[in-house]
Amino acid sequence: MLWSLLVRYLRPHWKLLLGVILFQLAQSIASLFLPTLNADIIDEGVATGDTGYILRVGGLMLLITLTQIVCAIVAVYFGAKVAMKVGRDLRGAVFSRVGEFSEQEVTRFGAPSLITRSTNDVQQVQMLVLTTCTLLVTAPILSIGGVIMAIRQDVQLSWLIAVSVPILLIAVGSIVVRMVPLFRRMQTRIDTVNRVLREQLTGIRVVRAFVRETQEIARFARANQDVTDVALSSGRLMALMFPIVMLVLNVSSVAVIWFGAFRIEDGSMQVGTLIAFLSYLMQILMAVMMATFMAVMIPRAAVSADRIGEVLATESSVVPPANPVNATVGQGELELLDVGFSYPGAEQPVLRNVSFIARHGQTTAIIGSTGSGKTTLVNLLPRLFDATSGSVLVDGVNVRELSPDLLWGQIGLVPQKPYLFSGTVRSNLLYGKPDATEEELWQALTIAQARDFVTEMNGGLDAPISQGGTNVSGGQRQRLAIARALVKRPELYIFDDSFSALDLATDARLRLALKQSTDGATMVIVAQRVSSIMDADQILVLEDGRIVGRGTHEQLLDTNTTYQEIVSSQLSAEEAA
Ligand SMILES: Nc1ncnc2c1ncn2[C@@H]1O[C@H](COP(=O)(O)OP(=O)(O)OP(=O)(O)O)[C@@H](O)[C@H]1O
Repeated sequence: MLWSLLVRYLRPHWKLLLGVILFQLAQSIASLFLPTLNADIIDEGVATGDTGYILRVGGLMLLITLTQIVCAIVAVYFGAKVAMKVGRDLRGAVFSRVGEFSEQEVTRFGAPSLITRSTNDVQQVQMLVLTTCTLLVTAPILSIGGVIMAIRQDVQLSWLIAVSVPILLIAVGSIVVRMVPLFRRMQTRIDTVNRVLREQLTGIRVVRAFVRETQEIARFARANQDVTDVALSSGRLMALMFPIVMLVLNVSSVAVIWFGAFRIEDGSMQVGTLIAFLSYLMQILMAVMMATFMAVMIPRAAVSADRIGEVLATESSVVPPANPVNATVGQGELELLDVGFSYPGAEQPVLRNVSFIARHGQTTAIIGSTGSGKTTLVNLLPRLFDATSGSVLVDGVNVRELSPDLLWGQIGLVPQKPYLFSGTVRSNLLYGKPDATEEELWQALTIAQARDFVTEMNGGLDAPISQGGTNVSGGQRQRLAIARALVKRPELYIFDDSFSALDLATDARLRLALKQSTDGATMVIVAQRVSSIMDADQILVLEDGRIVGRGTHEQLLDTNTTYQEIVSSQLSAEEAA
């Protein structure tokens, strides 16, 4: 997965990558020349006292060093650019793929894991690209070129290379192999920390209300400790690496000087050659060490690439149509034909044989006890899930065949848990219709019975809203979410238990204003409270995922026992009559 991901995301930046390769090539070749020139200065210049030679070759060395520095800087700059661009593209790809997911896929991965995958995991791959770009050419050129140059200096001593390089490789390799499983564990444990943290932050009020701080602190401490443990284990292995590398490096230098000294003594080698050989051996070992560092990053990046690839390869279970219908009569009339639905992995279906028509210009209410399947039913309309059997039609067209933009554009959904985005009241209201006028916004707020409190808020329409809408009350949040749907002026309104946090008087005023202002639209209202739906044109009674009654309030009151039970549990006899 890592390889294919890198190929796919590096390809668009091939020009920069070519730049990295060329500048690194120049830099590495320059590095290879320096020890030879140094040897020449010692053997030809110092040994013979030729100052002119020393100055000439010294000047050349300076020039080469400057070239090397410039090339290295440019190569690193290009490399960093490539890495950042790959990171950006990967994050973008994960984000847009997640945007296509239905609720089902989001639940499968879990929001915290999706966040880790698009941040930490992408960063691991980005780091690998950065390191690879820095070492891609340098390491092989320095090691292979170093071997050639060292042999050119002295063949007799080259057995030292043949011994020290494999020793270094084996030592470092055996550490790297032990690190792979630790990295895999690390990513899942970071997921867990994110999950625990997120759960605790969102549920902070519940935690406090149930005096569970101590247990929650302990739960977080456990998750935190788990990450620390695995990071420490990999850190210990990393720490072992440096002394081993240094040991091999130092023992090799001593060996070169030891055996070189004998050869100098018997006159078969010059001092400069020995120093050059030593430099080349150091270059080779450093290159091997750099390559192994890169090797350390590969397993971690590979784990991360797998996790990113898994997201990218997951198709949404709600598939957009191949040949979408792009136009309908635009009335928002809704029809369900024998609809059934089961949650993935669930034994029992949540909805069974649900059929009804919600006509435009009319209000269709759905009532039922908790868990009867009301939210599941309304989630099928904007295709948050697809029905497992039967069909959902909007204006006579199956929602599976409708262009998603057209479908979503026609629907104004007020979810059971209204969500407001961080920004202002205005930015939230403009969410479905960015070009709405100020007058339209106030009109929507008036209908949603939110005008008064928005006027009183500091800043009015520009009053700040915090993430999730936590700085307004539950009832205010519901009304702002209703206003947001109203600004959009859709053909089909879906209110999923949207009046539950309102007091009875506000609820009644809101429904009256809605009725007067949404003329011609199709209204689907899910409610637990009978008073919220008494005047609906059609009421559907849902029980265990089946429609067990349909009609007006009066008709159901006469004929339907389930409805009668709901009514009698909620309304006094006078209210119901
Ligand atoms: N994501 C899910 N995965 C599995 N089962 C689910 C999921 N969401 C809901 N259910 C189950 O489906 C059934 C119907 O849930 P649903 O939320 O549609 O009920 P509801 O009538 O809207 O209830 P309420 O009035 O309390 O909101 C419940 O038994 C619930 O346990």
